[in-house]
Amino acid sequence: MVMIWEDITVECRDSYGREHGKKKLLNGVSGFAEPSRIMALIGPSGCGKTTFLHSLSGKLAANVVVSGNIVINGKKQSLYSREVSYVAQEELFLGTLTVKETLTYSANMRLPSKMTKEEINKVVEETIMEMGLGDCENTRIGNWHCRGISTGEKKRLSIGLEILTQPYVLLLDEPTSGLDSASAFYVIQALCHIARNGKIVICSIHQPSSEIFNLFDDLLLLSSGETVYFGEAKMALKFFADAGFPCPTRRNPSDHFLLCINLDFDLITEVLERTQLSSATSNSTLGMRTSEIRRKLIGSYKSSKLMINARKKIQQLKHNEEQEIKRYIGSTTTWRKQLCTLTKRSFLNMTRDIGYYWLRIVFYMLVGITIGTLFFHIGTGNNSILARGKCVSFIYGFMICLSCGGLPFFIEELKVFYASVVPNVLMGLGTGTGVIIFMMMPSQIFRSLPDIPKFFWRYPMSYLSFAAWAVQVQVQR
Ligand SMILES: Nc1ncnc2c1ncn2[C@@H]1O[C@H](COP(=O)(O)OP(=O)(O)OP(=O)(O)O)[C@@H](O)[C@H]1O
Repeated sequence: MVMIWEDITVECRDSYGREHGKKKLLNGVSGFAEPSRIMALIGPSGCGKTTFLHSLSGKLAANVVVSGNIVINGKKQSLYSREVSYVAQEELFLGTLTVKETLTYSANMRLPSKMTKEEINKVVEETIMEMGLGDCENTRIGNWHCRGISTGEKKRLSIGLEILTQPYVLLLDEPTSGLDSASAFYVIQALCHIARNGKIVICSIHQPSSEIFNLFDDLLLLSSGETVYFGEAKMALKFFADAGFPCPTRRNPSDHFLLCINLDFDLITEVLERTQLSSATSNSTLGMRTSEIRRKLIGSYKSSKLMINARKKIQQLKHNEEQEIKRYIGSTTTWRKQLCTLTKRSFLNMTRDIGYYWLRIVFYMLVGITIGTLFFHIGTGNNSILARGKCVSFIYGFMICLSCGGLPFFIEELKVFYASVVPNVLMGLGTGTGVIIFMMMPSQIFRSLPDIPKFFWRYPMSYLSFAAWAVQVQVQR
């Protein structure tokens, strides 16, 4: 089982969709990834690392056009492949759930329904062990108002969520961003372990330390959408030395690579020259402008044996037979199970969040008692019609104001649904139901005070309907 990408070119139209405003984000990037190996994708900011990972996982934005071939396990891939799992830079979780609960709910949603509870629990336990999350399995993830697990643990949890279904290929966008060197080392080591179990792991990374760099088997070096180097990570230093840019002995290899290809250094030099803060006119350590070094390196790579061999290997691997590999195909669980899981998760999330549920219940009770007292025994005469009208407006006003308090939590839950179209559809449907139920509720309170408990009960029911809709769509996590 191998993954091949051949002549991947990504172009984006300008914001008006005009053809002549096209910009090349990737230019003919080719390569391959083999199982049991981990590949680093390194390059300056804006060089196209995320675009490359999005092309491989079929998550490109609507305003870009991709051309080229992607072949996984002998099969040409269409827009989105279930064989590929993608871990984005941003982590999306429900902060009130613990690590174990998050993994268990996700496993219940995505593992085949024929798997028993014990089997699912075993997969969850194995994932916890593999990602080294044992110490924090019962700790809440935490959100903006409640501190939870550390950033490193969150990164490992997002990886854990993706490996639950045992994908062939794991793509990760900067899994070490925001981590200290020890946590970053831990994350990459966990990824190495996943790769050694026969998976393909490709991850973009910003300036890894030399210890982390040594963990990678392969390297794809990009600069402004062009391949500067593709091959074994340990051979990259030789390639740079052969091209005339050897890495000084005490310099971190990845720092050296970026120093040679990051065009921002030229801009900085220009600014310094203009402001007369420096007289340097070139990449100070290599004595040349970075654009020139980059051009030479790209030229060296294009005429190198590395590229010829890579092309030959791509042609060989493209015709390899498809292999049977065990994995859990996502979203094969039944509609009913998804409904139960989502509803349980939604209730747990709501009840654990004081602001989302309990605090608002207290406010609603206070409002209910106030309104009940103000409009107690208003009678059934002509004058009471006006009083009833006032009461309804009063109730609507409070309801709408207080419901805003739940928005941050509602949005947090929506984000977890991930696929871009789903949140919009759900937001519309959920809000619609909420409004209808709001309209029904005042009449309940209005009739008599003893009905107030019904009103409190009915409000959470709108979230139940939201969960029911949610399961009808493809849920990613
Ligand atoms: N959908 C898009 N429309 C227009 N431009 C885009 C789009 N996606 C990416 N770009 C541009 O393509 C270039 C590469 O972006 P990309 O996010 O792939 O870079 P990156 O190497 O991942 O950067 P970083 O390391 O900072 O995350 C950037 O200049 C970006 O502005």
